[in-house]
Amino acid sequence: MQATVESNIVEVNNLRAYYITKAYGVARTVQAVDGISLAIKRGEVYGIAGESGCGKSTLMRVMLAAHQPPLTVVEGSVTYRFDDEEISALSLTPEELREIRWKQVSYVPQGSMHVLNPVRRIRDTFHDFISAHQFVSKQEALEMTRAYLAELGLPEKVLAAYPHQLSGGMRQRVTIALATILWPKLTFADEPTTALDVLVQRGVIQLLKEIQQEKKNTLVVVTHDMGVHANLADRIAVLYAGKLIEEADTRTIFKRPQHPYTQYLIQSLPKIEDKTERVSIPGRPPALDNPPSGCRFHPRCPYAMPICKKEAPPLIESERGHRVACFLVSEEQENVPERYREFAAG
Ligand SMILES: Nc1ncnc2c1ncn2[C@@H]1O[C@H](COP(=O)(O)OP(=O)(O)OP(=O)(O)O)[C@@H](O)[C@H]1O
Repeated sequence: MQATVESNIVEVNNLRAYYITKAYGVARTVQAVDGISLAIKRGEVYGIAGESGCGKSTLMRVMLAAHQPPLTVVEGSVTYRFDDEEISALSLTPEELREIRWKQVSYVPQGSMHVLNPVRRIRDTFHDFISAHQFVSKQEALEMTRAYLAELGLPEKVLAAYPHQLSGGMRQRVTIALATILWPKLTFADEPTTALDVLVQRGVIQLLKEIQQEKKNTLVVVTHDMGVHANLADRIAVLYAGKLIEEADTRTIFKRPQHPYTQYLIQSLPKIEDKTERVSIPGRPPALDNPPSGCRFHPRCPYAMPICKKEAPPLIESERGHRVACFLVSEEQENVPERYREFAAG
């Protein structure tokens, strides 16, 4: 799948993670991540895309080994490769997890208020955080924080503020600083710009980009916003209903998407100075306690063929570095609707 295993920092192999619940005697299984395999390369920005409810956050949670019941890993593995060390993330004890969390693997959660203590000043939050992982004096933690905020171009005055005194954008920047101050090799960011206005979003994207370029860490960005992926990601994985349906470098995803779902995601992006109406995707992702048969996208696909209702398409490498799960690509082309062939030809 990838050039060399050594170039990967995290590998996900045939991962199935389901929400298994029982309420009033009725068992329910939500197949939120269903047979996903992928490999993220050292030093890249890897985007995970798809509409709300497609399994992005669930996948991220398991990749972080931060899943808890009712979310259950029923199959598969997540492997971190740090330097020469190979770590099976899903077999770590809570102590081992605490050892690598933030120092090696960190995350920027959805909504910065979750990590910033509302009754602590920012400098105290940084101190608590740093001293939980390193033996440092209060003064050393403060100096470290000051230097890092300056490096990131954040004003020193935020140190004395409480979280509610900062704007949403500044809070998000502070959260990103907190998640990266210990130089983790791998950082996950869940919808890092959602709920921020467009100008502020741009600043946050810029900050994530600068940190990644400076520290050469690996950044995994989870968002439904294809505009953010276009600006930030080196490669993109598109999820639909718990499955990985397309993966390629960002340019290829935008120039030559092969899956009709990816095409829809791109068409629904607003374009500067383009006044034509945006195409929104008809329908919505299915409930994952009873997903559609065959290809889970077939009820919404304008090109669906009889086989799509019966069989799940395999994920194939359609060209070097481009993976897609769609019978329109893997079937004999004479069986494929003319309209799709026209679309695929651009
Ligand atoms: N605690 C839970 N119990 C049962 N089902 C859940 C739970 N959390 C999420 N799900 C379901 O799992 C599926 C995947 O959800 P997930 O949050 O991973 O998607 P997502 O793509 O990250 O969307 P969003 O951006 O809205 O979080 C959805 O069908 C969702 O309804």
